Amino acid sequence: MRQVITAQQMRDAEQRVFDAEPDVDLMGRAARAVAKIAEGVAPSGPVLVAVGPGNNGGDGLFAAAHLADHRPVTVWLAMGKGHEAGLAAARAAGCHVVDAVAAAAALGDAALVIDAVTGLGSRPELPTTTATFAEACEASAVPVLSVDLPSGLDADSGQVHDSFRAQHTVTFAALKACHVQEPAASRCGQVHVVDIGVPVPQDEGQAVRQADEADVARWWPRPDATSDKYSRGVVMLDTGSEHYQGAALLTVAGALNAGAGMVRYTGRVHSGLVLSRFPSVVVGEGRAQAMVLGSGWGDTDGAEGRVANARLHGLPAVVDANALYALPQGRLDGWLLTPHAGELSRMLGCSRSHVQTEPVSCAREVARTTGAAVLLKGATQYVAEPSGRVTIAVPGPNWTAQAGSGDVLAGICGTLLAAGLPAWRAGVVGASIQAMTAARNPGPYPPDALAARLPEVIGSLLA
Ligand SMILES: NC(=O)C1=CN([C@@H]2O[C@H](COP(=O)(O)OP(=O)(O)OC[C@H]3O[C@@H](n4cnc5c(N)ncnc54)[C@H](O)[C@@H]3O)[C@@H](O)[C@H]2O)[C@@H](O)CC1
Ligand SMILES: Nc1ncnc2c1ncn2[C@@H]1O[C@H](COP(=O)(O)OP(=O)(O)O)[C@@H](O)[C@H]1O
Ligand SMILES: [K+]
Repeated sequence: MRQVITAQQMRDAEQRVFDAEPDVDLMGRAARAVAKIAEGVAPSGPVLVAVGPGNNGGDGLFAAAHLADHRPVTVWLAMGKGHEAGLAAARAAGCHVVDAVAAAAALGDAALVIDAVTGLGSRPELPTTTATFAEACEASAVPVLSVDLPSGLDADSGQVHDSFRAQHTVTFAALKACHVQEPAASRCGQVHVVDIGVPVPQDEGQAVRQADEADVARWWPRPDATSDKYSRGVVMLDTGSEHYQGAALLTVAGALNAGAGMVRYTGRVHSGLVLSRFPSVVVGEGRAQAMVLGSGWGDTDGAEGRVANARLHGLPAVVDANALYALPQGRLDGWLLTPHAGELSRMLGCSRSHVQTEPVSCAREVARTTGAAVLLKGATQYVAEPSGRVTIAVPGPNWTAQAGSGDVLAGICGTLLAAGLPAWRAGVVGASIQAMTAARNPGPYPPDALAARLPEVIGSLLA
């Protein structure tokens, strides 16, 4: 699990270090880390460093001074000035300081560009010369290493603005939102988090973290010698409709391939269809530990009654698609809601673009008001708990953006809920395993084919 912090939390943490130890050289540590990663990305050849007027530029200048020790380094002061001591060090080390025209020309020979224009202090709208240079870098084959974040992005959001596109980003102490929230995250390339001796405590209630594969492996429910089908978890699926029969099959595929002890099907799709594809499914209600509701219901009648049925059973439920608009009154402790941005916006009565701009606060709001965990699906998948804590799932390739992926995911989450995982964890683990399966099976595969590959990914994860 990796922490995600805000720019202000980073500045506050840095200030606490300076208060305790006024002479501490955090910039020196940051610059050494940048230089070391630069050597790994491009071990030889000329380096071109684009430098801004603040401390991000300072990191870049001191890194340039390290690199100039043994290779040619060109420095471009993108905004005409740079950190004074850093610039002196770069000049003393033999860096060649050039103007915009010479920087553009140097790009042709460069083995690496270091982007140290703006970092935590970055505001949207780069000056035209910098934006043009960033575009030229993107059009060239030269790798870009961004210091802290690709200049032009906003540290605290996933929104994109004119910015560099990095192959590698080196950031300090902890991840920031732009490194993990799409579409900005895709501009960061591989993100290296470096410890520079700045501890960053977080307010647990407002924490944002990103899960990794080790978390998924740790949390995945494993059967043991005492297990039977009931103790492993029975999941009851009320999914699909006359109009969306495939959704029933997809939720069953997700649930079975995630390792359910038993799948019961109670939806309105003809049982013969389900059994012809999945003979182990048991048709009709019975003993179960969790339910899945809503996938493929469309706007069929009786949604409220069907959701209320889950309450009568006293079971936690995965609530997907149209069932999200038929939530019962009262707290839904232990339930998992799985909206995409459009569904979440309808639940909140706001625009889809508002959810896309403020995904964390929107997911938190619904979790807080319902008492359920909320898995907001999309390119970045957020799981908000009623406490306000948010966990981002392991990301995957964008091939998964296809009709039916959400149905499979609901089935997976149902199995995990039935196995006893708390709702938030079922959401994180379910979304992560689907993304990991897509990543290990470069697509495009349809969602049912990917569901069929879940067992080998789960198997290798737990091996
Ligand atoms: N806060 C910390 O704990 C540490 C910070 N360090 C570095 O310091 C950086 C933050 O430094 P600063 O606060 O000086 O901020 P930045 O260096 O990120 O940027 C601020 C400067 O850039 C200008 N600027 C920002 N956006 C612009 C835009 N769109 N167009 C034109 N000019 C723009 C601002 O006017 C200001 O002069 C971090 O990103 C990191 O690289 C490191 O040295 C290590 C520790
Ligand atoms: N850009 C994307 N990149 C990766 N995965 C995505 C992206 N957009 C959506 N997804 C995934 O696709 C699924 C879409 O869910 P949903 O829209 O509910 O599909 P459906 O209702 O058709 O089954 C989600 O599981 C989400 O994880
Ligand atoms: K930068």
